[in-house]
Amino acid sequence: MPRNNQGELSPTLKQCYKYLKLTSRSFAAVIQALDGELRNAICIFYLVLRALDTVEDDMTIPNDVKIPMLRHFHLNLQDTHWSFHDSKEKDKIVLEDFPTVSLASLCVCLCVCEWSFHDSKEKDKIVLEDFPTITAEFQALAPVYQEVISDICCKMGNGMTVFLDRGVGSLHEWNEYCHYVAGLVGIGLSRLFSASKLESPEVGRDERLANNMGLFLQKTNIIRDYLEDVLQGREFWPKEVWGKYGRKLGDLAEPDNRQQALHCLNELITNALELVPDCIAYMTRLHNQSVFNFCAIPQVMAIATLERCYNNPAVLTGVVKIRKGEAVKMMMGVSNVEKVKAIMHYFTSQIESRIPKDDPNAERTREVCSKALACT
Ligand SMILES: CC(C)(C)CN1C(=O)[C@@H](CC(=O)N[C@@H](CC(=O)O)C(=O)O)O[C@H](c2cccc3ccccc23)c2cc(Cl)ccc21
Repeated sequence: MPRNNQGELSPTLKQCYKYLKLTSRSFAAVIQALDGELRNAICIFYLVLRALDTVEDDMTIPNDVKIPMLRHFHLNLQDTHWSFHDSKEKDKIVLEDFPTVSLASLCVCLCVCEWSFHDSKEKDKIVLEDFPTITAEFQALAPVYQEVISDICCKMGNGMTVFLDRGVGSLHEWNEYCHYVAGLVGIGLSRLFSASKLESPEVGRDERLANNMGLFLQKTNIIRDYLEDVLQGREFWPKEVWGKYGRKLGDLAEPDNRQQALHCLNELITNALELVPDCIAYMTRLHNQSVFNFCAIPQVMAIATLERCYNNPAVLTGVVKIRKGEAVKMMMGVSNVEKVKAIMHYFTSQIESRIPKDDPNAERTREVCSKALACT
């Protein structure tokens, strides 16, 4: 942590935490509470991932530009000048202030590509000047953290290009897409946890559990954001499932198709609930309190979201969000794995108690709920 002798954060690091608060609302505090070297490593990892996600989400970037951007994104971490100023997305700030993330110590491999984007229509002069802030801090991290973050960005960027212009087909493809955008995050985080010595080497080695931690969060996001994504012309619900309930994904938003839509929704939630045992197994291995909180809070938010969405028509007509008060209550109550199990148990039981008699997947959902309950 680059500090001057008054123990102050360096200006570039201060700015990174400002961007963290800008881009992740309630989660920034959880990252700032991380112990030791993990705090900065995960702050930077989070910002770099936000920048990458902003490129993927930006529908104003044509694919012939976006594909190389995604594939080469990890190289920007060694390029002290890279910047992109043509994003219209709300999180554009981390893209435009990207050099702050990756400037401070030129990476070992000197493949510095002078790749930068300046065809900016934006007048964000301030952000342009300040861009090296984000770039800087990545290279101030210990090489082991840089290698993890760079490796994950490389794999994620390449994976994103696979799904750029098409929806998700089979359930296998759903798992593949979620692996690229969230499973890899879990794998990278787990390697950072072990590298910091705050968690055992096993945590960083077990990619299956780490991957499924990410899949649980991402599948929950995709299930919850049905309408928002459909309205933006994005299809993340797997066709292998929704194809049984409608001709087009958007048809499920029609009131006449309400019953079919709910059966589809319930089937996807059942698929996500299959991951609960692995998520609990992963969290059971954690020993550092700040790492445990960091991992447990998104998980309990996700199970609460799945319960809120189960058999709920509001998913098809609006966005279902956990109220802030409920979220804060849950965030306070996840200090150990027994409490997390209790929360998982509560919400899974709530779902099990509401399985509609005529739901085509009722039997499967009961099975998955009882398997999850057996671990809680
Ligand atoms: C897509 C995603 C689920 C990976 C996003 N993702 C998360 O959702 C954040 C939570 C978050 O950002 N919440 C925001 C949501 C929002 O902004 O609306 C909030 O303000 O509450 O948590 C995850 C995250 C945290 C802890 C362990 C994880 C293991 C595997 C995968 C992801 C893990 C995350 C960790 C990192 Cl380092 C980067 C991104 C994420």
